[in-house]
Amino acid sequence: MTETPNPNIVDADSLTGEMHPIRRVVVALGSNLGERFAALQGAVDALADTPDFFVTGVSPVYETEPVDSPVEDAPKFLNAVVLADTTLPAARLMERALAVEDAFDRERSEVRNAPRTLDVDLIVVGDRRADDDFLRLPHPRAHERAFVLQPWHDLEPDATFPDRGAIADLLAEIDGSGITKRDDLVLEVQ
Ligand SMILES: Nc1ncnc2c1ncn2[C@@H]1O[C@H](COP(=O)(O)OP(=O)(O)OP(=O)(O)O)[C@@H](O)[C@H]1O
Ligand SMILES: Nc1nc2c(c(=O)[nH]1)N=C(CO)CN2
Repeated sequence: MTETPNPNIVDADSLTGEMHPIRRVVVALGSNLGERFAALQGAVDALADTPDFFVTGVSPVYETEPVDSPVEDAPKFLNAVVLADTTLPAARLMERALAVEDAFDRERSEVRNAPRTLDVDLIVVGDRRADDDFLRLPHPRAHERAFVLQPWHDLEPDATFPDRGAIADLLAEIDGSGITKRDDLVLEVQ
C-alpha cells in the first residue's frame, strides 16, 4: 500500500505488535456507471497489486438489476466477487478499498445507493467483527443480496456467512431473478 494509514483508526489487531493471522477475505465489486467492466478489472488488478494481499479467486461477472435504487431507470450493475488471503488488518483493507474506488473516480454522493463507477465492499474478513461507520464486518446487508451471494457461491459452494448460515441456503431464500451471468465478460488475475 502506498497511502498513509489514517492515524484516527484504531484497529485492535494492528496494536498487538505480533504477526497478524492470515485471514480469508471476501470482497464484492460493483459498477453501474461508465466503463463498468474496465472498472471491475481495474479493481481486481489493484487488489492483486496490494502487498500482503493474495487473490485466490475471481468470480464470473453478473449483470444485475439495481437493488434499492434512489432513481427509476438506474443503469444495471456489473457485479463480481474476489476471494483473497491477507495478513493486513481489516482497517487497512478498508482504506485500500476506498483508495481503489477513488482511483476509478468514485463520487461520494449524499444520495444513498446513487449510481457509482466502482464500489468495493468488504463482506467478510476472517472472523473479524466491526461495527462503526468506517467499518462494519461482516457486511450488514450482503447476506440478502443475490449479486453478492451468487458470484461468491460460484467460487465456494460450501461457504457459510457468519451468523447467517450456508450461502447456498441464503440464496435459496431470496429472489435471484434480477441477475444474469455474463459469460462474455471474464475477469483475469495477473
Ligand atoms: N464492510 C464494508 N465495506 C465497505 N464499506 C464499508 C464497510 N463498512 C463500513 N463501510 C463504510 O461505508 C462507506 C461506503 O459506503 P457506500 O456509500 O459505498 O455504501 P454502499 O456500498 O453504497 O452501500 P452498502 O453499504 O449498502 O453496500 C465508507 O465510508 C466505508 O468506510
Ligand atoms: N444490483 C446491485 N444493486 C446494488 C448494488 C450493487 O452492487 N448491485 N450496490 C448497492 C450498494 O452497495 C445498492 N444496490
